Amino acid sequence: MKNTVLTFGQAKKEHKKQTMLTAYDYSTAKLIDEAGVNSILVGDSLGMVCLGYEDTLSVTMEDMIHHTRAVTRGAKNALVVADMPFMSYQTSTYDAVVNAGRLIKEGHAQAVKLEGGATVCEQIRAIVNASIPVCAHIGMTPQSVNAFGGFKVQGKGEEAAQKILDDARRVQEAGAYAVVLECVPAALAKKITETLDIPTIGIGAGADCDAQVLVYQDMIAMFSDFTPKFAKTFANAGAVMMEGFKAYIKEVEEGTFPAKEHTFKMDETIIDKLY
Ligand SMILES: Nc1nc(=O)c2c([nH]1)NC[C@@H]1CN(c3ccc(C(=O)N[C@@H](CCC(=O)O)C(=O)O)cc3)CN21
Ligand SMILES: CC(C)C(=O)C(=O)O
Ligand SMILES: [Mg+2]
Repeated sequence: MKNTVLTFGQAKKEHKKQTMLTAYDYSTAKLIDEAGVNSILVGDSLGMVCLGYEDTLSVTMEDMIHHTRAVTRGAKNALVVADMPFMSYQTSTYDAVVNAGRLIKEGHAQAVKLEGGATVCEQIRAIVNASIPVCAHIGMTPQSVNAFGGFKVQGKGEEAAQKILDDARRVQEAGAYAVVLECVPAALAKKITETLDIPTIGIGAGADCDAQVLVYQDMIAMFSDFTPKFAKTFANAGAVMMEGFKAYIKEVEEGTFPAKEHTFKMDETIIDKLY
């Protein structure tokens, strides 16, 4: 059965933890979906883990649509959410609605996610009014990396914590169906989770959030540029891939691959007739 923003919200009332992972392509989305993950995020983190940029700021609407189309083909059951890239919604509510619409019409996502609290409530309201579900994202919002001076934990002091709690209330009031809490102290995430009616999705925000999300390469050790403190290795896919790639090189070099069973046959007397 296809998960929806309604089933995702209902889970909070039933105290059932929900899972979300990122995916950026068809094969990975299919694996994650078959594993039973409730929701897939086509994150703008694809700029870093798929495209090799140092931050998420260069990601375009075309990048997001391209990857979202691939993921939605592979996700039978999971609720697919697409990130709105930097400058696709900050500029105006008009841009926000048009670009959210493209992620649904062209990418076939079921919902969109955008970063910010009070400052983007007008955009959230306008997109929701167009019948597109919106996931908010507050705390350490990577598109603000230059304003934050790095990917740093947010909301440790009283004033900063109060601002994030206020942002959480505001995005709920604006109509968001859920909110991602990224890199905030666990105690603050707990307070927000208890305060809100909509589910919180934590990444580096402790165990009391209603749901958890991770970048999939981080949780199967496939990404080595940096390791966020909140990432845990659940499987060593990076090592397994490396082993496979090296075995391939070795067998090709020593001539044991391809073997007979990987090879196509023909009537070889035909070869003798060739000139
Ligand atoms: N692979 C990957 N995983 C992510 O979780 C992720 C991305 N890419 N790209 C987009 C954003 C950027 N994020 C990041 C990036 C770096 C850190 C990091 O290095 N944090 C350090 C320092 C924290 C601090 O100084 O407060 C850490 O130890 O966690 C955390 C989150 C989260 N998102
Ligand atoms: C880390 C998650 C929440 C995200 O926004 C992304 O992958 O882009
Ligand atoms: Mg993102």
